[in-house]
Amino acid sequence: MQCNEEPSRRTFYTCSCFYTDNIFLEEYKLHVRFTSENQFKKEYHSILGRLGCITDVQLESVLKKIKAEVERRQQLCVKSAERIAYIKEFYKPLHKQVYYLQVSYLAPEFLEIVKYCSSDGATKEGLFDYIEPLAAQRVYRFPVFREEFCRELIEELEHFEQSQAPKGRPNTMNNYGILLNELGFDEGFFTPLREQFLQPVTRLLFPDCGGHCLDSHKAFVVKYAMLEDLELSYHYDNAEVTLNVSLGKEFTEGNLYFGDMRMVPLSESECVEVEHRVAEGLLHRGQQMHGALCISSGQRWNLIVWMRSSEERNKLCPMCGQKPELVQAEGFADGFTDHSPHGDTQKGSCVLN
Ligand SMILES: O=C(O)CCC(=O)C(=O)O
Ligand SMILES: [Fe+2]
Repeated sequence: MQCNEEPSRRTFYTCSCFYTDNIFLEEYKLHVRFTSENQFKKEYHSILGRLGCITDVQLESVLKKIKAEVERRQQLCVKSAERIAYIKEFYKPLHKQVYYLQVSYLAPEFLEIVKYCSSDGATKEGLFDYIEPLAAQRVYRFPVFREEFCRELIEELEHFEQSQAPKGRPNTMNNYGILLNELGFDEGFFTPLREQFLQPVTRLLFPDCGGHCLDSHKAFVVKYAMLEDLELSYHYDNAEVTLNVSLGKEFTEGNLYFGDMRMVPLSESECVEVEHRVAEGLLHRGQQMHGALCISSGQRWNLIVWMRSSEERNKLCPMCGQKPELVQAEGFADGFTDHSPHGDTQKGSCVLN
């Protein structure tokens, strides 16, 4: 099975829908697809009108933003590689040790959970003695880190934020978060966290959505503060299973809310609110729609790990719902792998010349 292959020797891909789908229009809180101006006008004319985009000037401004976003995505690989090279050469970490996962960073309760999940005969029902299931949506809460580690990680990221180094932001909905692979966290921290500690748990909780075989991830932090981003719109993740850990600092409100699986509009979903507790994690399906409510004071930092199962997503891309059309990209890319007879030889590059 793919999962047993040596991950560092595997090539991961992105689906070509990354360059056309799920483009977020902040002003209208709308995700759109853009393949051509004609397609876009035909598909979104009436909905945009209802949302207040009425004049030609407004439409022109929307089109301009979409084109800039497509351009940004096309340049992403190259820009990310440039940032990684700069950070590696010039950035001096404040806390070098946080880049390497230590068992002492993990909450004793989490270690108990992992021990139970790794034992012979462990079952999902048995796991509920250790984990708090929240709501019908299969959202689970449990302690992940010790608070001291959360503090050090935030200090490290603040230090990075204040440095001259270029920063990669996780996505267009979050302008103040940081992409952690670019700082070099993957190999020493997130890969062992996923493989040795999270996968035994997801194997029991999410066997139907790749939980037994999460072979790559995208890890980042999101940050909310009073004069910065306050909330996050309703969305689903480009992940099979997501871990969301509250790192601090002090904040009020800013609960996470969960609705249905993708494709059911918010107005027809019954949402459940879940509060963040520092050092605790929420584990949920990536395709479960969710959003974050406004904080009302302080700063909220969360660590997000989007975990991917190539076995699952190679069948259908979770973002476009189609058989993925593979495009080569850097690192774990978007977690697709190639099992066609031609292997890696026929893929386009992420760099458009
Ligand atoms: O702010 C949060 O807690 C949620 C973040 C999130 O859902 C995401 O970044 O995908
Ligand atoms: Fe999310």
